[in-house]
Amino acid sequence: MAVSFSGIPPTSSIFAAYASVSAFIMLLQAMFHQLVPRQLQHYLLNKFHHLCKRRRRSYATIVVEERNRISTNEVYSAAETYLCTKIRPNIDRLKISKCHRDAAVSITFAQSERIFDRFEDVDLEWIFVSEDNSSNNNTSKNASKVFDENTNTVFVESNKRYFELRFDGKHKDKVLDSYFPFLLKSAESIEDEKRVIKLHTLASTSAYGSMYVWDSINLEHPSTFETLAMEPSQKKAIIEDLDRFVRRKEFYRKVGKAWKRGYLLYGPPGTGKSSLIAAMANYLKFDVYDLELTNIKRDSDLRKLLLRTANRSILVIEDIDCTVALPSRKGPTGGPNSHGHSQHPQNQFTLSGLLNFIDGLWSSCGDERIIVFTTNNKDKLDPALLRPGRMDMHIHMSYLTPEAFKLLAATYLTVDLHQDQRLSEIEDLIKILKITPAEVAEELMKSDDVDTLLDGVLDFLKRKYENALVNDKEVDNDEDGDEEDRKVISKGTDGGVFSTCAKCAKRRTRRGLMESGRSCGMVTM
Ligand SMILES: Nc1ncnc2c1ncn2[C@@H]1O[C@H](COP(=O)(O)OP(=O)(O)OP(=O)(O)O)[C@@H](O)[C@H]1O
Repeated sequence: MAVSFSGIPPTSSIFAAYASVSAFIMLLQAMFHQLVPRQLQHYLLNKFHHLCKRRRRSYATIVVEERNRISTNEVYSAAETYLCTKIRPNIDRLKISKCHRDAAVSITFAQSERIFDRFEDVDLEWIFVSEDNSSNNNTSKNASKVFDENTNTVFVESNKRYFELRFDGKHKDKVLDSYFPFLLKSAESIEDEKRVIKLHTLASTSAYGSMYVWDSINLEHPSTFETLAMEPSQKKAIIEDLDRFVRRKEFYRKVGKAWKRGYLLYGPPGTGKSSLIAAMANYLKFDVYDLELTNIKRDSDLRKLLLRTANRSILVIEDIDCTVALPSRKGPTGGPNSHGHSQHPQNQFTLSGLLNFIDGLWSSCGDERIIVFTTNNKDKLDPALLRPGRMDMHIHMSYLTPEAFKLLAATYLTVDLHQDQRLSEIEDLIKILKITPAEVAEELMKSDDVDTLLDGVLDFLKRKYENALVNDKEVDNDEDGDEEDRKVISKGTDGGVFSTCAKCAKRRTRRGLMESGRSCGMVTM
């Protein structure tokens, strides 16, 4: 059968027609982008998109607005955080910003960007929309009120931002029941990773009738459990306790207790109490609230301040024994107290006010809270503060031990000291001297040369030892230890120097038996 091609135009004409149509489309496209406002572009494209897709299948759309009435919508913040990890290089426009207190820049989306995600077998398309209502006549109607948690004020924002999430409607249940919980959890761990720990301290402000508010800075304390010199078994016990605490959310709920834990750190100055708090904060990535009790005048002030602390935080009250003389629960109720504050309970700061916050009804206003008290004199504290449930773990920060010295030396010197002869000499002296990690850390900072440093530490310890001898001073006097654990440096009747336990020293002195060879087996010099 013969086929006639006579009706078909020549190839050159087809190409010419194709070129003109393409040019026309490009012109239309350019005009569309230049002349049509961006918002209208977005609207028309969306409509077009909807029309095309609706033909094929039914799509579901979920809108996630930035604001939920006047407060921030946590799902929006989580979506913003999560979707930043889904940004592909082909994305056209991004916004980058950094506040002066932020450690790193943050990247967010510019208008109408699309981000694609896949969860299990579901394809998801996110669109970021930002509507500027400032040019509208009915601005006040469209504008949203925003509550600024930092300044406790409400302001009007004309920009409305939201995400639209589109997906095949048949997956609606899976998206709501599984994808959103997954997104919230992912965002939480992303935030945790890049989280900058804050240190909140009290600052007075005249804006609220000269009261105290929390002011914050980044906590850049480098102390960690690795750098902390303390007995390895004690360190392990603290880390295990913290781990148990954070994973026991359900347990606390089941047994009907507020999800909080109290730690009392006690010991002489320079033994690492503050360093341990910083190590705990760095380990858990919890903010620290440093509460100076001398600034608190009334129980109600304390209540207001503590209600403004966040979950997953450590509330620290340092030197609890000397910051304030708390009127006791049974104390007098009339006349001014030692601070000149009124003695009317509602107008003063009392021990019961503080206890109420530690384990009373107010203590349950928050989750995952840690309270830390530090003191140099545990004996001076009211026993009511120390009972379990208030201070659950008492941590004794003691003088340097040989094991702790090894850790300190490993951090500061970063060389293996096992072979060094000076090490055993240093350890022997540390065993019998009352020496703080802070003192030795100071010595370890004095040079860049390891040999010079070790000689320096040894000299320093020998000087301390000589001093102790001259003053016939007890050494390694553990405030809590019984006499058998305490060592005394003494000069024997034969002129030798030895150390013995305090109990033996007393007994021997009474019996005039101070011979260096007959110490009770402790280090003999
Ligand atoms: N256990 C330790 N491990 C490592 N470094 C320590 C330790 N203890 C003290 N230091 C060093 O000494 C310095 C002071 O220690 P820190 O402030 O933690 O002691 P503190 O017990 O809180 O003292 P104070 O009771 O006077 O507040 C720290 O910056 C650190 O360099």
